[in-house]
Amino acid sequence: MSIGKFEILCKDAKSNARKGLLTTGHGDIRTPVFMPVGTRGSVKGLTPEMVKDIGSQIILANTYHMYLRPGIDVVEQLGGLHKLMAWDAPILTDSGGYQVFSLSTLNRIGDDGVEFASHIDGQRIYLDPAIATDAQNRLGADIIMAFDECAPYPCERERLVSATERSIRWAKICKDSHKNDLQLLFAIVQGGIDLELRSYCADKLVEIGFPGYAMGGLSVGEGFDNMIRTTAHTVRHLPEDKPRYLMGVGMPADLIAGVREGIDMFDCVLPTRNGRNASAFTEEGPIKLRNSVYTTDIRPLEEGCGCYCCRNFSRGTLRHFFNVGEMLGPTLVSIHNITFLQRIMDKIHKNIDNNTFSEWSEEKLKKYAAC
Ligand SMILES: CC#C[C@H]1NC(N)=Nc2cc3[nH]c(NC)nc3cc21
Repeated sequence: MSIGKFEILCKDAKSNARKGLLTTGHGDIRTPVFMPVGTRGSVKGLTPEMVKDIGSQIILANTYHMYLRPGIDVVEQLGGLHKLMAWDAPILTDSGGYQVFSLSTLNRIGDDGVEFASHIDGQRIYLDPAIATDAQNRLGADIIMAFDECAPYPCERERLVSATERSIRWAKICKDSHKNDLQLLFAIVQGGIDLELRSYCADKLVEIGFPGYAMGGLSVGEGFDNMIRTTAHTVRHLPEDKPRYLMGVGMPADLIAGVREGIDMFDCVLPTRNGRNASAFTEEGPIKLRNSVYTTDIRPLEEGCGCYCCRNFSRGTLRHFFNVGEMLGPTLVSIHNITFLQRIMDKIHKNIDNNTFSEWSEEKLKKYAAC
């Protein structure tokens, strides 16, 4: 089994869309792929069996959260992350870089690493590239991420340049610290929407050499056009034969547009976060189930969807569940939302196979933009 092998299976003739097969220690991943997020070891409200039944191939967990609770030692004593999550397929862990900068109270950012106060109990913690890489090696995920500095958006160019430079240095330390050949260490391209900085960062990371490359710092309020423009520009600086991962993305239109620009992997909390907030994806746009207009609506969320939620429950029932605070509400709408994104990925695969992706994607993007 050649872990890290990425085979391009089919390429769209009129865009950068492609189908691939990525070999990992827990099986092959057919790309493009959407990865549901299981931040603290669980895809919120769903059993692993439900996630598998939807067709998800790989899920995420987060080193920052697992490091704080229950701790890496405890995860190891519980048999590692796959055992803890009861998930025998591929797992990707984020390094904690983003969460340190987005969740905790930062005390010090230095060239060596970061000191921060835990967002849970204020405990002072130190993380650096080597510690974050060792933690991910011990968690045992199949794909692990470099520890990076995530500059806020927007920010002064000087701050963005400094964070980008530091992330490149830290990526090299992560690669030198990475001990487990069964795990793939992906680098993360920084640079905001500054195309020159994105090129510089991508070129430097490719020089160091990684089995896969992520793009971070998009879908943070820059707007769809900026996100796609930056993605398209950065992809041109990444190797054709390595997987490309757009972090934290995204909504239905983002997935289609990202694939068109050559992205292979996506993750996003929105299907489950929106699911917990009674917001369901539909082909006609999101519907807010707490709205009284759905009180006696006997239709499923989406005619023809086929997910467990749509096969068994009406909009009226779902509104009732949210209205009275039944736990089943968030679970059912999360199942539907992940299924909705999975179905988009399945349609992407089919259209790339049939060489109809360009026409299909154009029509879908027009439709979603109108929602
Ligand atoms: C700048 C940067 C950066 C990236 N760095 C790491 N380690 N993880 C990420 C996770 C993300 N989730 C979202 N959601 C919008 N954006 C992300 C970006 C990153």
